[in-house]
Amino acid sequence: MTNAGDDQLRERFDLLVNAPALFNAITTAVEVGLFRHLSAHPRSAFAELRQVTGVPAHQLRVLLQAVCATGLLEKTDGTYQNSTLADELLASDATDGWAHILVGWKEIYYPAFAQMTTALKAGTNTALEMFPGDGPTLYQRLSGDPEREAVFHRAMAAFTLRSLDALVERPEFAAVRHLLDIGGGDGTTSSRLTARHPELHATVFDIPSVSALGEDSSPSRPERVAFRPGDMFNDPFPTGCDAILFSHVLEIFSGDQILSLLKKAYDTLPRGGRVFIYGYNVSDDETDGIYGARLGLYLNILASGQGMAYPAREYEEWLRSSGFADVHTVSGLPYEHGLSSGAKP
Ligand SMILES: C[S@@+](CC[C@H](N)C(=O)[O-])C[C@H]1O[C@@H](n2cnc3c(N)ncnc32)[C@H](O)[C@@H]1O
Repeated sequence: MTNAGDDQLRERFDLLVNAPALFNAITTAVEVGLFRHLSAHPRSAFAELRQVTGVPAHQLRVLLQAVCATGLLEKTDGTYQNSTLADELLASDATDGWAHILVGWKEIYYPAFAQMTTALKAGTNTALEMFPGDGPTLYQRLSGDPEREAVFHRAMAAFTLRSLDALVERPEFAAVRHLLDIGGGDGTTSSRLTARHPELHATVFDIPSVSALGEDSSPSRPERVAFRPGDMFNDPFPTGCDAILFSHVLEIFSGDQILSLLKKAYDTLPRGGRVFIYGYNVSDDETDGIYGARLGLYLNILASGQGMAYPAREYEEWLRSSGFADVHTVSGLPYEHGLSSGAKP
């Protein structure tokens, strides 16, 4: 006899073991413009979709069946339409669209996951071999591959935009005048923060190829956002800030590296200055968090060979041992995010 919990787990198991195929079907549907077309032309017939997507009839039949099986497409009287969720998440090309996230995960993240057993057993990010160059992290390798680097940062910016409102609205930033955004990528986070807080200036510090991407990426970037290229481990942090943000950055590294970055932040800040750590946190008992799980695996297989969505209590311990006081975490933010912070006494 099975109980309701077993039935639910079985249903989840069936979905999980088919998920890689279904994930790719959804992404292909995005890439051939299916959701976008159905958003503008609901209840399209098969022949129309065939013309729009350019996919041969039999293969389109297979693709449509797969996407219908996910529930994201609905079929009525032989015509197709987006589910409400697909319309909301997958039909748009906007910079915060899931379309960019899925393509980035398909192109960069998930091909590496086939190496999971090898990489975890080897204790290093063996999947990095798929990228030319000799830098030890994905970020450094991508700097020699501008096309894939752009796909990667488009996907990261889109996901960041989805999880950013909770950060941007935090009252702590109202008192900050000059934020140093370490590993700030193409400046998406700093741009949103400065747009929300009119007296805030931000300096975005990232490796040179990413800084250049940020400089180029948006002509509408607020003037109060400046880019400073550099290496966060080997170069000094720019001075003059009263707060430092690590957004989706510390999780990439080991405990020792995190401690060294937090100590560097401490030394850079004036008294009373605050450090903010924003990103994914798995639960304190390390049993919960599917976004955190995906991140931890991706980091270890591909990006850096270490790191994880550390539990908030661990960030708090690192903050205290770097000298920060008034340490606390705002947890339960969307997408398993938390904001840990401390002040220099
Ligand atoms: C996961 S992304 C986070 C981007 C952004 N902060 C956000 O929240 O979307 C990590 C960033 O750290 C940068 N990074 C990695 N290693 C670095 C290093 N040694 N020095 C400077 N930036 C680095 C990467 O280029 C990338 O933009």
